[in-house]
Amino acid sequence: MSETTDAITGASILLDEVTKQYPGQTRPAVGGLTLEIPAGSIVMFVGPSGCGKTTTLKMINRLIEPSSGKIVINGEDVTKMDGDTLRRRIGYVIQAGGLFPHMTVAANIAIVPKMLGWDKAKIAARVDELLELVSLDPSIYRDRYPKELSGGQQQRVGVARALAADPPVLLMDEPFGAVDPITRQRLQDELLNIQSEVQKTIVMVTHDFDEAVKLGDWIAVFDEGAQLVQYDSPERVLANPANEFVENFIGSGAGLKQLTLTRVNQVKLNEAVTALPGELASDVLSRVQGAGQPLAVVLDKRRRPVRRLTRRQLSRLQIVDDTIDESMPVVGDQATLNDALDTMLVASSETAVVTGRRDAFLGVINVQTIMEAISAANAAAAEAEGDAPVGLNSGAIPAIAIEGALAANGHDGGNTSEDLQDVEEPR
Ligand SMILES: Nc1ncnc2c1ncn2[C@@H]1O[C@H](COP(=O)(O)OP(=O)(O)OP(=O)(O)O)[C@@H](O)[C@H]1O
Repeated sequence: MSETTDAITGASILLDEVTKQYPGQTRPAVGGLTLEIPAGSIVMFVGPSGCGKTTTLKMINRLIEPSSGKIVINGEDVTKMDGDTLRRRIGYVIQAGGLFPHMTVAANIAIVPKMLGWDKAKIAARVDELLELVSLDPSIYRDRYPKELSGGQQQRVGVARALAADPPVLLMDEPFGAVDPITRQRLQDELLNIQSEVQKTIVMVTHDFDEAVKLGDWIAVFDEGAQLVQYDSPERVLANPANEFVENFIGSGAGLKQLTLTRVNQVKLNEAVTALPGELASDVLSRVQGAGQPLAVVLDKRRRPVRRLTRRQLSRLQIVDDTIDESMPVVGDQATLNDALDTMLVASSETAVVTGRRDAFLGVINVQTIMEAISAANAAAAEAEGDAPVGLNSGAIPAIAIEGALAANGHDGGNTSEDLQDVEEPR
């Protein structure tokens, strides 16, 4: 599949009036769904249990065959293509990684490259590269078995495996459903970091609306039969829910959810005095006082924060040592302001230390910054503009009405099934 731009390696996906009718079921699990998924974007599927999210996802790589309709990837109709060939071009991640327990981490990651006939050296190099990408040290993890990994580590290996043959599309079915909330937050941040490097097209099913808001460029809210209720940016779904169904789905605290829309790297961080182990504490203290700061952040040789020292602590110390403070509140710069606030609350601290690539120190974020960002985010959401991709269900609606709706929307509309009802039954 060809690249859309230099940066984006992902492919566009079009579900064209796709229907899935399971044998013996009275109603289709997916009814006439047309959905445009732009190349290089992350699209999140949300909706109540049994509404057809997984069925829709699995029709993209044809683990489930559509009863009718077309799947088009980068302009190519793949509906009739050999399923195995198709699936080698599409990474697939499921809950808990779905790793083969009797295979090492390296062997798990190497499955698709092996099937594609890559030579051993190329596979070994790719395995190590991917383990680095998902923040697992290859020398420690490549020969381990899945049971020797934590849930979060298994999930990372699952992502590495899906990316092995550099597919343009990644399908993820509740990938972070089985891990604890803190690990989940880290994995989400990591996925965003990885995505900023690889720019794949990612389609993810989730039960967690906050996750959809955090990760999604676009959110598709489905009701039963994969009826698309709203397909739009997280900002606009939060600010203008299409109807009561979406409102209920968002749940309470939509205002606070705006916090999930802003990442730490989007707000101005506070500078902080930094210190290195081995420095005279009195020197550091005078820098802290000179800068009018309450504390200094101690960094290791790779500029990773290890602890914080208040003025009082500094006045009692002779030499700054490299003791690590495990309880120091630290957030990555891809974390949301919601995550940052959580981290501060857990640590009972009004500030958190912010790190970037390879955990290097970037600055400090405080509660005040977050409060200001809530107001700014709410104001911005109300004004957010721009075109949403096409999304609609044909279902029982006459083709002519769909064409009309497409034309009316210029193929760009913030489309909802309500829009179509407007077309079908003018009020
Ligand atoms: N193999 C199957 N045979 C018959 N019906 C099925 C089959 N798989 C799914 N269904 C039905 O199709 C509908 C959609 O299921 P699907 O798994 O796609 O929903 P979902 O939105 O992913 O649900 P959940 O959030 O609970 O995972 C459900 O009513 C389900 O019972």
